[in-house]
Amino acid sequence: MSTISFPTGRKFDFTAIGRLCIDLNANEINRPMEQTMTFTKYVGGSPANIAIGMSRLGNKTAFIGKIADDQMGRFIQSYLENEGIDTSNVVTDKTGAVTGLAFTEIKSPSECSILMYRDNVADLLLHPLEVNEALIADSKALLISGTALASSPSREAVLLSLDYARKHGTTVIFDIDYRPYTWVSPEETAVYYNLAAEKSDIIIGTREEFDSMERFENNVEHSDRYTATKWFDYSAKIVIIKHGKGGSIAYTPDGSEHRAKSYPAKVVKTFGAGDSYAAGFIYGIMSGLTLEKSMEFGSAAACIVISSHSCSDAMPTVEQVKDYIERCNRGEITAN
Ligand SMILES: Nc1ncnc2c1ncn2[C@@H]1O[C@H](COP(=O)(O)OP(=O)(O)OP(=O)(O)O)[C@@H](O)[C@H]1O
Ligand SMILES: O=C(O)C[C@@H](O)[C@H](O)C(=O)CO
Repeated sequence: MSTISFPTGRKFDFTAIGRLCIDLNANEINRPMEQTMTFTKYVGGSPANIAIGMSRLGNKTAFIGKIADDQMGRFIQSYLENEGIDTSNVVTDKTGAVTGLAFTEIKSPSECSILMYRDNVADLLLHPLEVNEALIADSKALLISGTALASSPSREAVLLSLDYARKHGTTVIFDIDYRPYTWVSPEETAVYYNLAAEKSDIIIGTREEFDSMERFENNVEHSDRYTATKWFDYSAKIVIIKHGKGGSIAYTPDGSEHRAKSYPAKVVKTFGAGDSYAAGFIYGIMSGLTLEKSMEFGSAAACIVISSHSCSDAMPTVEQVKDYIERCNRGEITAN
């Protein structure tokens, strides 16, 4: 049995709030950015990727965000709509702000980095008055993405969306999504991450991301159990700590821990792993799978994305994830 329940009788299974951006992924892989000449354009931004993943997995999905009033903004909006995602709460900026760009460098399957262009981006201008309370009230789950807390007014918009979610019994999922360059200082990051985590039912992050929340704690050994236990005194029912290829661990308030190994993958690039893992995991628990099975599902979804060129466009369907797990179980897939 899963340890969490979701409200029923809602129009949307899943709504995400946060950034909608563009990924420009290097076509010439296994070389540094200095020698990379061409890129392929995809919709990007961690919460956008997760929403696309959830929609591909058959969930009725909506998005709350702000796009630039330009060709890139319109590309994002029409991509989401073609994916069946409700964009009624995707607002168009009128101040001349731009679309955030992420240029990816794929030096080798394990050496990937992202060069972000995020000055005056539209996504961080989402205003609290633009958040539709009725949409959150009509969603089973709300995913908030940590980067949207990095500056005002997006920060207040996300904090207000958390209040709406709690008021209407919408399950809150917090993906820490730590991108240091978006923040003024590590102390500011820790303060706002803690504020959001206090109000979240499910918290997902890597060990390093939880470390960024623990600036004022004394977790010298970087203990996952120490990290998780704190949140059970607030609202958390599941805390997941991801360890890349080393798999992931879910902690629950009854003191138990649930471990998932990663599956083998022919890795093209590692970014997108966390977003596809989140979509697969959330699909699993919302469909009534056990925690272990949900984590396995997330791990396999992650392998499909890291074996592909894009993040958003490679998000798998349920059949593709099940097929991947079966092929792994038959020993047909090996790591590179
Ligand atoms: N090299 C890999 N091989 C197989 N599975 C992987 C690999 N890297 C990540 N995964 C899977 O993806 C999950 C999430 O990965 P990770 O812990 O790297 O998250 P993340 O840092 O948020 O990802 P991202 O790189 O997208 O920011 C892992 O728990 C694991 O199941
Ligand atoms: O999250 C971003 O802004 C960039 C992503 O779309 C990128 O592809 C990535 O890092 C996925 O985690």
